[in-house]
Amino acid sequence: GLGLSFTKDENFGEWYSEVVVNGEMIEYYDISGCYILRPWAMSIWENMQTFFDAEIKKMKVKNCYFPLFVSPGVLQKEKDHIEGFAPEVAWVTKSGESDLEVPIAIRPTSETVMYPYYSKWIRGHRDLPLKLNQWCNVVRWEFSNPTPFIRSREFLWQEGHTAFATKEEADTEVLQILELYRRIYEEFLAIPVTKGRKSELEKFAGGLYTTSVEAFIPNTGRGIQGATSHCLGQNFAKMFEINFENEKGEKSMVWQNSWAYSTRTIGVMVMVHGDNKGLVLPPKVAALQVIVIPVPYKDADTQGIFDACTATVAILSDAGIRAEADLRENYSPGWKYSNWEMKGVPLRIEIGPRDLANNQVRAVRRDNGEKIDISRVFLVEQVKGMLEKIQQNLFDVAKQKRDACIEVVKTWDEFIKALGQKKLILAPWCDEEEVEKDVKARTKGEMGAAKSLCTPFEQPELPEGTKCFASGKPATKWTYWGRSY
Ligand SMILES: O=C(C[C@H]1NCCC[C@H]1O)Cn1cnc2c(c1=O)CCCC2
Ligand SMILES: [Mg+2]
Repeated sequence: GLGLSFTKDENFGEWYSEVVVNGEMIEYYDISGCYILRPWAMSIWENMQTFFDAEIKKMKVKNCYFPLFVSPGVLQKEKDHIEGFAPEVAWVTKSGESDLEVPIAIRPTSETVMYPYYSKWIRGHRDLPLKLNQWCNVVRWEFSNPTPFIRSREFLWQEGHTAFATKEEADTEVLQILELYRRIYEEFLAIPVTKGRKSELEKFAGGLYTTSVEAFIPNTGRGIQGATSHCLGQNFAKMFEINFENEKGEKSMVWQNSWAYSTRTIGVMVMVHGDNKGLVLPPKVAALQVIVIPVPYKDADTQGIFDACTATVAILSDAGIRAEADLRENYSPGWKYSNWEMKGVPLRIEIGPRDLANNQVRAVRRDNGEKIDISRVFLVEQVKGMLEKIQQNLFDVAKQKRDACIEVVKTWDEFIKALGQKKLILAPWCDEEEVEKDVKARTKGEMGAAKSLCTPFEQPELPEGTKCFASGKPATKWTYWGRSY
């Protein structure tokens, strides 16, 4: 039948796979870890892209496109950046029947592709700031459990790569981009995130520091990195000799940032908002915000009902609302309700004989099932208002659920207990890398080890003398910990 065979609370993994397929977002592909993004998912990617692309263009970032292929020489250039990842790099070794002289890597990220040319293009301070972005795919031959959107061997993202004359400019941009990522999650996907800084162990090894927006999946009790904005310092400038002559004629190295969000965002949205009837799409990103369904009754003015549906779609579309009518003859209204609930359309409008007679429509919210009769006289305003309420309610409910998972702990025992309860743990930490490694070692298991997720910019009061939960040494900061994706 139409329904799901797994429930979100009983079998999250199976529920998730079924929802993304039945919601027509994903089709599984015959190469493991690769997925087909169907229009229902692609439209969400495009809606986010429309916002983000316009915002970075306001920041004078320009789009470009660099080759997919990386010559082996440059890839090995950055030792500590690559060494940890080498197994994930996919290589082209043949063309047709013949072997390539030299194997060519497929980009897992584009620092090493782009920066030799940054070195060539940046000569004087007038060449700065250089701000480029590309919307592209990247390949990382991951081995741990592949999950649509969340962990795949190829994914779509944007990667921004900027170069400045001063550290101050770079530091400023890192946070401007991070705010855009917060908006992507909180204003478009209706998902609460925490802005913070990654630990030295968890940061991008090639960079100076990493900031991120962290989300949380209550059902699995796992944190998930939503997007990252790194300051690379002068590390890559040194490696790739990206220098410029400053105003005083001195030779200096540029300060760089790199930042990305990917199609992983869509998976987080499904996990947070989806329910046992299927997808639940936030109106801001939904391809279809309103589905209008005729409810004919025996021979009661069927044509009038169909005409009212078509007129309703026209009125809503003219007002900029993404609406369609499902006039298919061969499906019952009930079947259509289930179908569009599975696809997560935020608002359903039903028009039956009574609605026609009373010059009204019946609106049904996907987020909470609320049914409201709306007079056609105020149709646009009322529908717009309901869509805004749905968007806000999805965020409020997700935030309430996420906040309910937060556990503040002071001791190791409390930490282990909270971990077992699938909590998002906030703990005082001495900020020593060895201690973080120790936490990972002591929590290793088939559920995966706990790790630091981020040190939130918003720091609660840390009373003098507070001890680190793991080492007992003086704590210097509050940090979020948990299992993660
Ligand atoms: O990709 C980044 C850093 C940076 N890349 C550009 C966009 C922002 C940010 O993600 C880190 N990283 C992750 N994963 C891999 C690599 C890697 O550099 C290189 C080798 C393969 C796997
Ligand atoms: Mg990785």
